[in-house]
This record gives sequence, C-alpha cells and structure tokens, in this order.
Amino acid sequence: MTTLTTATPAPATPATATPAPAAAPAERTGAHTPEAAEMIGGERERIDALDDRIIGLVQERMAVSAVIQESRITSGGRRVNLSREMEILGHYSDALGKPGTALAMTLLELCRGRV
Ligand SMILES: O=C(O)C(=O)C[C@]1(C(=O)O)C=C[C@@H](O)C=C1
Repeated sequence: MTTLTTATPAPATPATATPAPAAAPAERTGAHTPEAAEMIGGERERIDALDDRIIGLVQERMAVSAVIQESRITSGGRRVNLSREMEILGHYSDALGKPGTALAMTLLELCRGRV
C-alpha cells in the first residue's frame, strides 16, 4: 500500500537566521570616501523628502483633474480636452525641454488615463 505524506514546507526564514549585515555607507552610496558617503546620505534624505512632496502634488493634481473631467462629462462633454493638453505640454516643455514633454504626458496619463 502506498502512503501519501504531506510535506511540510520549510519556513521561508529560519528562526536562527542572522540578518545580513547592513551595507557600509560607501557601498550604499557608491562614494569612495567616508566624507562623500556622508554627504550623499544627507542629500538622499532631501531627495526622499522632495519625492514625497512631488508624489503628494501629483495625487492632488489627479484629484483636481478628476473633478474637472467629471464636470465636463456630466455636462455632456468629453473626458479629454486636447487644446488644454497642448497648453500643458507646451508649459512643461518650455520649462524642462523634451523630457518635460514626456513628464507632462505621464502626468496627463495619470490624470485622465490612456487615450
Ligand atoms: O483642464 C481640463 O480640462 C482637464 O480636464 C484636466 C486635464 C489635466 O489633467 O490637466 C485632464 C484632461 C484633459 O484632456 C485636459 C487636462
């Protein structure tokens, strides 16, 4: 007679596992001196804080854009308004060049979806 046994999966992380040691600052930053590593670490904190604010602003933009789109659709119009999008693309490209256009297109996609 064949006996079926159910294998017990091994725990993903054994309780006795020692956590990997944190990478040294120079390794984390790519810097070749402790001074540069310290400076980079501090500036990265500023970048993380800026990114949090940028993400918050993008979310706020999405909410405002949704209100405009809903109002236009409820009034019988279309979700998309191409002439306004051209203004926005021009604004970003004047300020930031070609990557600014790409950024504006990404923002518009986040705000009104893909067209
Ligand atoms: O300004 C509008 O009319 C909007 O609907 C907002 C917005 C935008 O997110 O900037 C979104 C969709 C339109 O195609 C144009 C612009």
